[in-house]
Amino acid sequence: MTRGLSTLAVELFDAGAVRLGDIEAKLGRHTPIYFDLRVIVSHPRMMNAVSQQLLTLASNIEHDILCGVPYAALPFAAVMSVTGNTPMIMKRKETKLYATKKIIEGVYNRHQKCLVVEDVVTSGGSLLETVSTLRNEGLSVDHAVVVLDREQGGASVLKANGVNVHALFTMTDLVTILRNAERINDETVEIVSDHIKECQFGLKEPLQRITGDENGP
Ligand SMILES: O=c1ccn([C@@H]2O[C@H](COP(=O)(O)O)[C@@H](O)[C@H]2O)c(=O)[nH]1
Repeated sequence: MTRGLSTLAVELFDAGAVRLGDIEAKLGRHTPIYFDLRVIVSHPRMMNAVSQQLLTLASNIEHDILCGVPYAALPFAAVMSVTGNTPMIMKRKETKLYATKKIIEGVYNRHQKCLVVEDVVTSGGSLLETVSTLRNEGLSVDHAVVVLDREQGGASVLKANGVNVHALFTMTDLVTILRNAERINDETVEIVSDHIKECQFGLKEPLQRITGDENGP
């Protein structure tokens, strides 16, 4: 972990990107920690810093085109595209119902190597949905760069589906940095680490929880 990444994690916390408590997340699941990168659109310097770090990860991965998972990762993909002069496409959440009737916006060719950009991986479901759409369009997708891997099984699910996840932070990295910077206490570290152990997602189709109760993130 570089000093730049640790500083960035603390800055993100100070900007309100880390929510603590009993938080309702995707599909009504509950989590004691929620990483909310959507706040970053109000902090252009941090938006640029996160995008630069993702670009560093991307520099070791062969790709022709970028695609952000809607919606939270779209700003990062856009900054990476402009800074790195790499074309970008956008996957819509739903197919447009009129005019072009497209699911993907932008210009691409079949067989191009597409690097997917995502904010957070929990079960891997959102990322996998985007990968599946891109592959249906003939694009080749083998890698994704993400800001946070919550270490709840999503990266393994993606690996089993042919997608290598490259993350700036794991949840363990994040809580360790925030503890060292005295932003959270030992009790919070323990609550988060217990939750991550208890709420794991597995490889069965459709994506399923393999441990813990019904309320994992
Ligand atoms: O701390 C979190 C956890 C999740 N998200 C959002 O959910 C999806 C990732 O969840 P999957 O189960 O892997 O689909 C991701 O797109 C995030 O936007 C979050 O923001 N913060």
